[in-house]
Amino acid sequence: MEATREMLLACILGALPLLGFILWWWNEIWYAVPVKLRLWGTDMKLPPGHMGLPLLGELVTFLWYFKVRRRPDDFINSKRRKYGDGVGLYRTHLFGSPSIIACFPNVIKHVFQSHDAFILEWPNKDILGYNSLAVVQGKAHTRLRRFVVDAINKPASLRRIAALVQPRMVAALESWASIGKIRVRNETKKFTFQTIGILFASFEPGPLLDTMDELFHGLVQGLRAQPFKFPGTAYYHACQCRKKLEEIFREQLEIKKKNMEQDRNTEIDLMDGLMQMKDEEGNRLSDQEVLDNIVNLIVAGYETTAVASMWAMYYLAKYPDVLKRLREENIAINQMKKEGFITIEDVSKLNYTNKVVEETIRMANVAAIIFRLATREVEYKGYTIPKNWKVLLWIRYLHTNPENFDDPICFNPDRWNEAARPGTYQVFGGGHRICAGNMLARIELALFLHHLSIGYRWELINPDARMIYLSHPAPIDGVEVSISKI
Ligand code: HEM
Repeated sequence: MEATREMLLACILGALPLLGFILWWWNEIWYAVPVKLRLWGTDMKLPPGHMGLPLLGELVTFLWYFKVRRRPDDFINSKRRKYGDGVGLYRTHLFGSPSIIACFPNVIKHVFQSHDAFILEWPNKDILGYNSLAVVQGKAHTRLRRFVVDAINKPASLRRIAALVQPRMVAALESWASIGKIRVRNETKKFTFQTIGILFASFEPGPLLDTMDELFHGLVQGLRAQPFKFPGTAYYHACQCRKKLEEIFREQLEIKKKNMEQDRNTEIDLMDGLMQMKDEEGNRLSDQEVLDNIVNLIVAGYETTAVASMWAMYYLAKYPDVLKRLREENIAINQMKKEGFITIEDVSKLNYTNKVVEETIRMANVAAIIFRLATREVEYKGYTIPKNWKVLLWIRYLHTNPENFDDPICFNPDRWNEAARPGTYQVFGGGHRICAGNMLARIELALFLHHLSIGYRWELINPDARMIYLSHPAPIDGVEVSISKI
């Protein structure tokens, strides 16, 4: 009996290394080996790397660097050390799919520009809306993009937007100073959503907008969740949030239609803009296209702008010399203005402020990774990117790599005295899906810096707060500051 037990134990102990071996190589055998066999005898090869554990892939390693070590860029650095640089491509298995990581400027640019071979494929399209800009492909995307860009990114729209947002900015800053101590992350979110509410569909701050804010939060949580549609799951909740939001926007759309019929529209918001525009053939967007794109634009422009504004306050508190120069420039332009708020023409003259904007966006790394799907097998400089694999464009690494930016963790607006080296600065993505709101984001940030710098002083309460990197990079205290009027 004793001998049998010992034999059993010996077998189990003997099997453990074998089990470990199988687990370690499972994904390699399942995903990489078939591709390697196919490429056998050709000049092509699969990018170097390791596919990680079954189901999880390299998720544990990713979390190790992003959550535990809190050195996110070492995730890529460790690959470079282990497998060499090559062309900046590494194979992996992450976020549920076999994937190729791209982390060097040239290859990232190549992927952005080969938009037939690499498409943007959102997992839960129903949450974002089947007619939204981020979801549609090909000609439908080109047509829709014209509408959206005209509505938010052209000088005429930006001029109107600048006039609309500034009173809200001033009111928000005044309320922060009256409180005295705020968590910037929460406040910039609240304030950005209020701005979005008024800009996008003329919703004034109030209980309805607060409800919409909560609904958006629920919606965003479900964007990349597993599509299990039963109560309790993030996806189910996101579907419910989407339904309620659509009802609210549809009601607003009907009111707007009636106003248009009776010629009673006084203020034009983004929804009006999308409703009224016509393409070359004289066709307007359908109601559903308008609704889906309003939702898409809020998702795309909400957290991104709020997080960038938070980082601006953080870095300016850390770099008083930068704040001093920013303040001088903005006070000077303010003194030149006889009355009213500054315009986008004034903003274009704020040279130093625009450099602060660029440096903030570079360092904020709001969109760390951009996802693409290879629609066919693609060759790139001797490497093969297999069909149906994801391509993870690690744009964060472009902006934090000392080979691309000198002393990259230093907040130095003067680095923008010269343009960045080609391909090294892709905060807004690239190719035909480059951020449709990039000018809007820049203008909003510049206006925020203007009002903040001329009227307020603030200090970090926890200047040494540690950083977190998921879901967005931020100091752990959400940037607590004491703030007062100058
Ligand atoms: C600092 C702020 C922002 C950053 C860093 C940012 C970044 C990005 C990036 C990297 C993409 C490309 C995604 C991809 O290729 O898959 C993108 C797309 C997009 N962004 Fe932004 N964004 C910002 C603000 C905004 C704002 C304010 C809006 C509009 C209100 C906006 C609207 C969009 C839209 C509609 C797309 C999809 C474009 C398309 O698929 O054709 N973004 N953004």
